[in-house]
Amino acid sequence: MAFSRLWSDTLPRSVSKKFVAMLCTLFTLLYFMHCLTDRCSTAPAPERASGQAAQDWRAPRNKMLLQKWIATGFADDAPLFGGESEQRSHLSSSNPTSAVWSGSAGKLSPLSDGTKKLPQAIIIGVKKGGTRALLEFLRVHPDIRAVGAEPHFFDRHYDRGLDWYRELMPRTLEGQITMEKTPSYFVTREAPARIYAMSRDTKLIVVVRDPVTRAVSDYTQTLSKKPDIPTFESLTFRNRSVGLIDTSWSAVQIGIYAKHLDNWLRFFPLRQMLFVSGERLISDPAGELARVQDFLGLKRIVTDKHFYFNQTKGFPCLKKAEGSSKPHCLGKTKGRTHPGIQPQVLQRLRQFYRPFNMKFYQMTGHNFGWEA
Ligand SMILES: Nc1ncnc2c1ncn2[C@@H]1O[C@H](COP(=O)(O)OS(=O)(=O)O)[C@@H](OP(=O)(O)O)[C@H]1O
Repeated sequence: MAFSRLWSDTLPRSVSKKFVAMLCTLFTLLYFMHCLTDRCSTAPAPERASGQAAQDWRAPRNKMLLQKWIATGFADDAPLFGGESEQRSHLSSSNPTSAVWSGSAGKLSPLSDGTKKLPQAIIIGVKKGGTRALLEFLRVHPDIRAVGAEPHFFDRHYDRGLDWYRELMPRTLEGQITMEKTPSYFVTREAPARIYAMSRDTKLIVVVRDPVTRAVSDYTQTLSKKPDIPTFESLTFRNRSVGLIDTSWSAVQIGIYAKHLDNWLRFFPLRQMLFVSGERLISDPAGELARVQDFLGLKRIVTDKHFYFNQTKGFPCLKKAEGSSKPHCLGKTKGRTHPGIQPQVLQRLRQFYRPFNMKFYQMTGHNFGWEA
């Protein structure tokens, strides 16, 4: 009180008013700077469901993990939180440079630049189609920024809300496309409506592969984790003596592409979907990448100059991965040796898929040649 009396006595009223106004401006400015450094606690909290799981991503350790995971571009098919996971491997492009710099059209800028946006394009499937290879190849493009691991937002974590999902995305500059890949979306009933609700303009990419080899690949992956599972042959049939296929087995079910596509076409026009051949992604990666870049409205920057065929791996690899100067192949969980399957079982499966494949070719206007 004494101080305020002294203050009003010693300073004219107009001067003290100006001083208070300046002080307020200074505090406002300081507060804004504080918010810009991402420490503002009054920013709107992400919409999400209650429960421990929904809170996990905000835990300091998980937040750090999240940032590392996004910045270093860990190419890992393991989901970030919980769920079935695949071993970490693939392209381990953990080059420190990419953690610090993000380039657009050759321009370098700090990673803190730009904003996190919801993806404008998503690789929605199919499991074991070659989705990791496609994403890693696309990441070489300076105008594509992608999440390393599979977010599984539209199937497993939808209740965490769009803010949670956006937070997983890398920062992008004007003109850059944000992408993610989660192959299970293609067979998730709710996914089309949910993606449509996020943005009806989302571009959808589906990497498809001969459903028979896809099923064997899927089985091989499960076998690698659970060596005690029954044989492929026994899982394929509901009744082997009459050749009745067990369509409830997910390895078989996923390959009925026409059925799943039907679900997507209720929400998205065909022109908003691109079907990439998993086989051509191996035999001619640059050719398939040209189609994808065109579809995304990007300059064809990833070309045959970026690939070489690695004889040991038996697959195309990148001469230089994103943010690295070294050659990179996908890890050992990609391109596994498949177990030998009885030819008559494969034959029966081929026969089973034939009408569905025909329908799929008709729907997409593209013959993938799986019957040859
Ligand atoms: N360049 C390159 N290197 C290694 N592997 C390649 C490549 N291109 C496509 N493929 C094929 O990708 C198959 C795995 O597919 P996905 O990445 O979609 O699998 S997953 O659903 O994410 O688990 C994987 O299946 P398997 O051969 O059965 O392991 C590969 O055949």
